Amino acid sequence: MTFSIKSRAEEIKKLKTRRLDLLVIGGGITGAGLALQASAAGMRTALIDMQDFGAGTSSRSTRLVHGGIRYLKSFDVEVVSETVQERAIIQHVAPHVTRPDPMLLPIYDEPGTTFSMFSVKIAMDLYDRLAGINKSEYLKKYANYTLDKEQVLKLEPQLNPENLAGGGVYLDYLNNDSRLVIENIKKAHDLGGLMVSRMKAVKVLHNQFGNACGVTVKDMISGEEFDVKAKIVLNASGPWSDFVKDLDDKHDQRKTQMRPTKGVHLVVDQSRLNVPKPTYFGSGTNDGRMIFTIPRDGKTYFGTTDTDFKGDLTHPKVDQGDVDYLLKIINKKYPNAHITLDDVESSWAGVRPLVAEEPAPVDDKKKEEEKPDVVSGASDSGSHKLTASQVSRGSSLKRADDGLITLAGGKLTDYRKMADGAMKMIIEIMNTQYARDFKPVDSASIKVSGGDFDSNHAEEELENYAKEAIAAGVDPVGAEKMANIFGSNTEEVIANAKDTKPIAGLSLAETLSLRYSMENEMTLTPEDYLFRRTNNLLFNHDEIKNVKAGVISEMAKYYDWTDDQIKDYTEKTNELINEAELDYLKDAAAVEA
Ligand SMILES: Cc1cc2nc3c(=O)[nH]c(=O)nc-3n(C[C@H](O)[C@H](O)[C@H](O)COP(=O)(O)OP(=O)(O)OC[C@H]3O[C@@H](n4cnc5c(N)ncnc54)[C@H](O)[C@@H]3O)c2cc1C
Ligand SMILES: O=P(O)(O)OC[C@H](O)CO
Repeated sequence: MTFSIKSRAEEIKKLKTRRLDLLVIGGGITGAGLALQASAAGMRTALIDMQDFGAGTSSRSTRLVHGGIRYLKSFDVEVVSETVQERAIIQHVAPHVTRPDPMLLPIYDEPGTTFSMFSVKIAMDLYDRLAGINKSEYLKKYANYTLDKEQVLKLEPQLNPENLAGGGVYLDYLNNDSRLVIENIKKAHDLGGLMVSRMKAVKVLHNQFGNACGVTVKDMISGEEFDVKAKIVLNASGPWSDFVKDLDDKHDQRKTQMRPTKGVHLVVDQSRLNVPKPTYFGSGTNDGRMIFTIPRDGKTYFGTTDTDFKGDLTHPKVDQGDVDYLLKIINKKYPNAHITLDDVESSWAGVRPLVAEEPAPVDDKKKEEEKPDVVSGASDSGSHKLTASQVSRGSSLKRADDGLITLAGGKLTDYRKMADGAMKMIIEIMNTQYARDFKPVDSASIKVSGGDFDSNHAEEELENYAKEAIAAGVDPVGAEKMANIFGSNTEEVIANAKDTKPIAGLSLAETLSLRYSMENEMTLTPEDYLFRRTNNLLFNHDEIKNVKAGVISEMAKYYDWTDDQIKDYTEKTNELINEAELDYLKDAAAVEA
């Protein structure tokens, strides 16, 4: 069963005719995880996203599945206890996407430090206890431990020794956020869910009793508008949640709940900064922030900032204030690195869907469209009592009087728990108001697409998939990347390897991956492929200019693009790459110099 532009037309027909049980607005990790559970429960489910799946915050995170150890400082134990237990479950359902990788936490005696050597041990022990580390045969080898100053510097000699008190090492997990989204979407689709990208909700519909009974949608490809009927409409639009609620004319538009904050990450080559393991330390700027430096595919990325954001949610950008903030911290913590803006090869910016602790003053949202985003890297609380970093990362599930449900906030790591909570509410409604007999599903036992292998032996299993790809003629480096992206789907990716001639400018591995992705992952544009289905844009700067040409030419053939479309997509892809490289800041700096 294909999941491509061909099947999209078919799914749109069903959207128009089928009376759904559940319509989910938003195809980030929150919506995707819920759509998987609802489809698995046998509900007639559809999910729409006005962009590509995962194009919002869920492709712009720090790419961790983590418990949020820093939240223990503000006693947000509820968030930590949920997320820290979820890590191993997500690694189980998506073992090719989420991988255990112990984090080094250097402790500095500096103003505003989140942890001291005393409190970090308490925090790590609580973190491990909440996660049940010592009870699990597979996990107990990752039990936390502390290091003295010499041991930290032995492990990581580049760190600044000044005021370094020691450190801790504790388990967290690396993740590929947009890959986690698309594997949930594909699984929901396999289970019968209608998954349609580039489909925007534009109005919430009501029946004669004033209850939400569907939405008017706009196909962002054809421009067509039509109604989609559903017993339950659920808003999982992340930072857009207040805007989607405004599509419901029964909603009091003055009631806002979201406090979007921007976070950015910068990427440099490992030749400029080569960290041996994921590292997490206080910013040292007395702002309550902590910064990650993470090795990935021959690169090092670091972040993140946390500033109130009032710009275009669809296109958050890195600004000079963000760069200055992060480089100041990185160059202080790694005094011999001397990282400059010119070393930045790639970057990304995302907007947290934080639920404001206290409702923003009524007129704030209306001004939202006008105000430029706050230019600074540190938390900027603006009109709020709490700084952005102090706001809880907890989630919110609310049902309005007309029945519209909004599931907002949270973190990517607790997407499954958030979906569990929403499913309880949905099942209660369906079984009492529509005399159905739905039951909750145990999504901890439902593998996402590509995850059909033993998660306790993930590394060996992925090596075997890579070996199969090599046997099919794929180069070893490409085979390893392919296995780490597609997991158990690698077998499908290489099915026609022997009869495939590589596309000009692409390796056999990229040729096979691109074709599989267009046919099975609703990959419609070069950005979908280069930024979200693969890590090319972020961690493959050296090759991206060759890969881009091959991707565009193959897509032009597959989608029968006109010359104008080819020109348009080429321009958009170049803009995407140039923006990720921060050329607009580099050019401005060159003018000033
Ligand atoms: C800088 C940063 C770092 C982070 N790091 C981590 C981390 O390492 N680990 C972690 O667990 N969490 C992390 N988070 C948090 C995590 O990324 C988010 O909580 C999560 O991705 C939110 O997912 P979502 O599906 O709720 O929202 P989104 O991913 O934003 O999805 C909402 C979707 O709704 C769609 N939409 C909006 N309006 C409409 C409409 N009218 N019609 C149709 N579709 C619509 C949008 O296109 C979008 O795709 C981080 C966040 C940021 C910003
Ligand atoms: O800054 P936080 O706490 O919202 O977390 C974002 C991190 O970079 C990873 O979750």
